[in-house]
Amino acid sequence: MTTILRTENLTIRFGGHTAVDHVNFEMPEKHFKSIIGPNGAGKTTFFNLISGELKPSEGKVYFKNEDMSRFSSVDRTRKGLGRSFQITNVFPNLTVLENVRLAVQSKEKIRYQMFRHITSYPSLIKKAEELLEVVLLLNKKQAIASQLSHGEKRKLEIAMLLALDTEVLLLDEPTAGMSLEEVPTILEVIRRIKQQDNKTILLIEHKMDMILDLSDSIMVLFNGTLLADGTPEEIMQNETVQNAYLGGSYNEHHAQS
Ligand SMILES: Nc1ncnc2c1ncn2[C@@H]1O[C@H](COP(=O)(O)OP(=O)(O)OP(=O)(O)O)[C@@H](O)[C@H]1O
Repeated sequence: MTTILRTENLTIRFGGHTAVDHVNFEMPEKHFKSIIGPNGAGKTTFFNLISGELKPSEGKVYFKNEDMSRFSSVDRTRKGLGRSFQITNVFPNLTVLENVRLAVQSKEKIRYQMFRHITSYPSLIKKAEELLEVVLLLNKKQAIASQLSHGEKRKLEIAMLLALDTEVLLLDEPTAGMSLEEVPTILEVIRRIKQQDNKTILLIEHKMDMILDLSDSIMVLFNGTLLADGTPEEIMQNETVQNAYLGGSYNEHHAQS
C-alpha cells in the first residue's frame, strides 16, 4: 500500500500552548480515516496544518512523499490535497447548479490552461449534474444557494470539493450543526463517495458512533497529542482511549441500550 499522506513530528504552539504536539501519522491511498477527540483536542488545528492554512512551529507534512512546507493551501489543493473553500467559494445568489458548474470550470481551467483548451458549457453542466447526483442534491439544482437548509449547504460544499477532483478529501465535521433528520443523509453522501473507491478521506468527527462503520481506521487526538490510531475495534477496546476520551461511558451507554 502506498502512503499518500503523512506527518512527521507535526507541532504548533500558540504562545505557551501546544495545540498539536509532535504528531506522527500516515495513511495509505484510498483509505478512510477519522479523527476523533474532545473539544480543544487540536483536530481542526491539525487539519489546518495539513491543508496549509497554518504553518507548523515544528515538523512536516508530506503528500506523496513531497514536503509540503513551501506550498500554500491553494497550491496544495492543486496538487491533490483538497479541503472545501480553498479555490472555490459558494456564491449565495447563484443556483446550486451554477455554483458546482463554476467549481468544475475552475478545475478545468487549472488543468487545461497550458493547452488553451476550452471545455464546452454542456460538458461542464453534465459534470456538475453528476456531482450533484453523488451528493443527493440533484433535485435542488435550480435552488438559490442561500436558500438551502444547513444540511443541503454542506452537500453543496462537498459537491464543490469533489469538482476540484483532488485525491485526498479533508472533511471537517460534515455533520456539525445539523438537525437530527439531516445527519443520516450526509452520512449516506460520505458513504457513496467512499464506495466510489477513488478517494483518500480524512474526516473529523465529534460523535464517534457516526463514523465507526465508515472508517477503516480512527485516530484519537487528546491535548494535541496522538493518543491512539487503529481500527475502529482497536480504538473501542483501547483502555487509554476509554479513560481519556470516552471516560468509560461509551461501553456503559451501549450496555444499557
Ligand atoms: N489561532 C489560535 N490561537 C490561539 N489558540 C488557538 C488557535 N487555534 C486554536 N487554538 C487552541 O488550540 C487548541 C486546539 O483547538 P482546535 O480548534 O484545533 O480543537 P478541536 O479539537 O478542533 O476542537 P473542537 O472539537 O471544539 O472543534 C484549543 O485549546 C484552542 O483554543
